[in-house]
Amino acid sequence: MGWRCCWCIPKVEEPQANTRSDTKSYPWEIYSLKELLSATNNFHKDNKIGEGGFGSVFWGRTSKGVEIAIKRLKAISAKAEMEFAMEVEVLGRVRHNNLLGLRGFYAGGDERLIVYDYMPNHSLITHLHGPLAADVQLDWSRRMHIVVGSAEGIAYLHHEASPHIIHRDIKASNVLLDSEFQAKVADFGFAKLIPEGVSHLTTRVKGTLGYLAPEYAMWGKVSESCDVYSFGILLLEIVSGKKPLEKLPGGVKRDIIQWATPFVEKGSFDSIADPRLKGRFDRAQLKNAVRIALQCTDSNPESRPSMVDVVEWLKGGGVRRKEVVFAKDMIGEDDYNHDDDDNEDDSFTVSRGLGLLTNATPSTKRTQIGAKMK
Ligand SMILES: Nc1ncnc2c1ncn2[C@@H]1O[C@H](COP(=O)(O)OP(=O)(O)OP(=O)(O)O)[C@@H](O)[C@H]1O
Repeated sequence: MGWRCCWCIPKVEEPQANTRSDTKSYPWEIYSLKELLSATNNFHKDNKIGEGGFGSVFWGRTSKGVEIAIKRLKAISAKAEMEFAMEVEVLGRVRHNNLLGLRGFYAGGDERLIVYDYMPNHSLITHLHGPLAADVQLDWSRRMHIVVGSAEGIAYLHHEASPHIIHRDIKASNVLLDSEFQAKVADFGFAKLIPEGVSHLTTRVKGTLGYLAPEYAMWGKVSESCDVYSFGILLLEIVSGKKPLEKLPGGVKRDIIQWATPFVEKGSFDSIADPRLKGRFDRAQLKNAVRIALQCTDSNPESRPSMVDVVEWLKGGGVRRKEVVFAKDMIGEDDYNHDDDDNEDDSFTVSRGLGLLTNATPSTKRTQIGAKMK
């Protein structure tokens, strides 16, 4: 299956046979424009549910009564066409309970439309920092469920999809929540397919500030461990309710790792928990989650765990001990190398520093900064 635009001929392959991670099959189809116009009341403004870099997202109901979400490309450009093609290409290849289901697409004239399962509980960012934050619908167990689900979705992309897929834009607005608050990783417009045997690629930097791994932000070196880094930031964001980057009085930017590090050094993990939880969280799980987040955001990509490790640690409640060194010139503190060997593994250290460079940037807006960095 495919369509032709002025400069690219993306191929959308038939969905592959279900793998062991699949829970059900989501066959996709090519929709007619008529059906999608009718489903959305001609893309009526009342049907609009969101807006992103790609365009607007509309709620609709098909003639069979199924609720759908439709992403409508705002303007045709080479870049937008590439995102559209990538999204359809990647989502057409994968099926997993924690990845947003592709229902199909329409491409004709100036219209590019992608049809997804509708996610009634919106995106994670809406609950953490957006209009639903005050409702505190995300209690601790929902948060942990979302964390594990997102990790499983990413692990599937890295280890089970063929070829392997690097998402490159893991962040709170790209985790959607179904009616059961189950996480669905979405937005594959920036994804990269990794050929067998290739450990990393060098590429233009795409993604979102605050979530970018340092080696990727600085040198465009992309591998699965870039998603692991972004997941680490997301994990800390979920447990703490803090944004990945915050502006301090005076305009200085502080990233979430810089914020959490002093609490970890003091063993004061409770101070990291989202105050909106009002103390209702599992302390051991919190500690474990913070440790995993720190390992995921190690400045050395080689030292980061795989997403399979992360899933295992999240589920099993244990993270391996590791060595940590804080770069004093980056965080203005003496090197930290506290290792008291007391089995109560408060005493780990993390090699860090470059990550702070990545985040010393103005906003968490989605960006392409490759050109600027040359
Ligand atoms: N399948 C869906 N079901 C329900 N709401 C959705 C769905 N897909 C997207 N949305 C809503 O539309 C919003 C915009 O989504 P979109 O993926 O276009 O942009 P984004 O991820 O928020 O930002 P960016 O494109 O800059 O990364 C989302 O935040 C979400 O609230």
